[in-house]
Amino acid sequence: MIVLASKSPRRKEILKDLGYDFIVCPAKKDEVFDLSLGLDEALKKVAESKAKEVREFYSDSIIISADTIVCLNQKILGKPKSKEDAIKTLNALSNRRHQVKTGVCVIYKKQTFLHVETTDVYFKKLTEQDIISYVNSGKCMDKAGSYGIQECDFVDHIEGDYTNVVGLPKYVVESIMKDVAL
Ligand SMILES: Cc1cn([C@H]2C[C@H](O)[C@@H](COP(=O)(O)OP(=O)(O)OP(=O)(O)O)O2)c(=O)[nH]c1=O
Repeated sequence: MIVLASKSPRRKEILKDLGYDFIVCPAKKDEVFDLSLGLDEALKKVAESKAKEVREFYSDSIIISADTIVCLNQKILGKPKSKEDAIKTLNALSNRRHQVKTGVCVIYKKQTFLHVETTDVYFKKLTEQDIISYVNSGKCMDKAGSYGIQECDFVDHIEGDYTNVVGLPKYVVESIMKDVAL
């Protein structure tokens, strides 16, 4: 059995698109970033801790977990704490390039696979009006960097994988799953 250790509806959709049969069991613990490890290693640890938490309940299953962050000048912009926070973040991203990083973890019995995928995202120049109306829609609140590429018109172009920005890099998951020894 495959267990997706995530409450993200986007991750569920992406895994479905890949054709897997799975159940969903989100991890509940707070995400703690140990930045002394460097961004990518810290992200891997967060993804791994989600998978390990869920493995406690499904020890014979393949557990898939992920964590997505937005990085601007090496600084992590997580989910917004308030509307004001979201407005500040979107102003900071306007007319600039940033990175979206997703750490992926797959655990099956004694095997652990970890990968960080990075996509460069280039934002258009946003007006105050664009920002306010998006933030007022409330859609930003559960998303790293306060935006969802799939539902806003803020992105000029990206370099790298689109599904990585949405929360689960399709081809990374596919390639890890091929390496899992059943
Ligand atoms: C940048 C960006 C993020 N996101 C989402 C993906 C993730 O759901 C969320 C980042 O938060 P995460 O903490 O990675 O994931 P989550 O809290 O939604 O789910 P869980 O911890 O249970 O796995 O931001 C988008 O949907 N679109 C985007 O363009």
